Amino acid sequence: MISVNCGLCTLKPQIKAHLLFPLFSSKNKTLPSSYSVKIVSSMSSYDKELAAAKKAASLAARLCQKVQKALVRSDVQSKSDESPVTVADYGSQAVVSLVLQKEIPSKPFSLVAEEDSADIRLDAAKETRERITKLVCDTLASDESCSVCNLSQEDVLSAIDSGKSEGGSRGRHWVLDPIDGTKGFLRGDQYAIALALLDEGRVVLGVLACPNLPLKSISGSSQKNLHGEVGCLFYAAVGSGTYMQSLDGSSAVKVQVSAIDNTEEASFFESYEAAHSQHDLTNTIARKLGVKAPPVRIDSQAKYGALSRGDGAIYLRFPHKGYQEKIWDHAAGCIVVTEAGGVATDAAGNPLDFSRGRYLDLDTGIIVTNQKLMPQLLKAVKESLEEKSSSL
Ligand SMILES: Nc1ncnc2c1ncn2[C@@H]1O[C@H](COP(=O)(O)O)[C@@H](O)[C@H]1OP(=O)(O)O
Ligand SMILES: [Mg+2]
Ligand SMILES: [Mg+2]
Ligand SMILES: [Mg+2]
Repeated sequence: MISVNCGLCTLKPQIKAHLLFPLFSSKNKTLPSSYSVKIVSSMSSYDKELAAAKKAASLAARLCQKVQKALVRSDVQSKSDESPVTVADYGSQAVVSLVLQKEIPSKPFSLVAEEDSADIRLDAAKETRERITKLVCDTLASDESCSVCNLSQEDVLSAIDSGKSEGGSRGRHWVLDPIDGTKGFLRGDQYAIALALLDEGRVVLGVLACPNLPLKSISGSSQKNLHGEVGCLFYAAVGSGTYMQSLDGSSAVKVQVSAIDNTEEASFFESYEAAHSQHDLTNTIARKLGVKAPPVRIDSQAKYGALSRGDGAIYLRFPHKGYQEKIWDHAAGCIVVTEAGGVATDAAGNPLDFSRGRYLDLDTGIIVTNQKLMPQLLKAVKESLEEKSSSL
């Protein structure tokens, strides 16, 4: 079910309704007919931070889309772990850092983010530095409320490097993946800008900008045959539910995870990249559950967004041995799903703990589903892992 988040909570209901309903048809965005609508309040103590996070992620998405549409070879580099990084990853991180610092100037600023500027400070990266600085300035200038942009290269590099915080269980820390699913981004497929806020070790808000995700359900689709209007912004604050709106600014709708309680009807999401998750193991788990539909393989935390609105019922992620999960790969997605009524745990059923620094300390993998399916899913995961280890 979907309901309307108005942000006009101090007004009488009749006035709210009068102000809200015309918004449904703005820019031709209409709600799918199967969704029922009700007006809800979503005021929380993190309203200011949430507004800043939505603005930061939306502007970063604008930068990323511009790069993705006209990607050139020199936009892409390889990091020391062989994973790709692009001018859009750096530009997105700089934009988010600058917008958050401008919008919330009063609080100490701590950002735990994926990228740093070491490689682009090298002499050989002069053109890349110039390109990133221009992208950041043009993106900020495209927003009415930041009309002037006279940032130097050093301003942009320092904004990127403000993401070196270690996070932890004390105080507030922003957590950012400037492009989650860089391989999907390079293929022209799914990716996400994932931003969350930790307060005393707990994720209290999360925003997922998914520029290539269709506004309508992707249930039963594969990444290569997605259709319709794209560009979703998912957001959630603790205790206030999860909402989705289009990245070009339509009204928000409240979303909920699938209510399916029969595992045979459940479809599951997993990584598109076989190098990121063990597809043989997830197949075994799905077989044990009696899942009939083939896996939906898509890149990035767009999977958490799609799950939060019930496009599928399960997300399975089992990285290969030796891979350590980072908090920015799950913090935003986790609150987006849990506020929509879902559950995210490690493979042993423990809640994900984002308070221990830049990495997650996990038992084996990450599994996400609704409350009803979780006990059966945990059982199937346990049996599949035991079978796998006894066959080695
Ligand atoms: N070898 C790896 N195993 C698992 N995940 C990886 C690996 N390399 C990169 N990742 C990260 O996995 C996530 C994408 O997962 P998915 O397969 O679900 O799309 C990204 O956060 C990606 O980082 P990045 O943010 O650099 O793209
Ligand atoms: Mg990366
Ligand atoms: Mg990532
Ligand atoms: Mg990334």
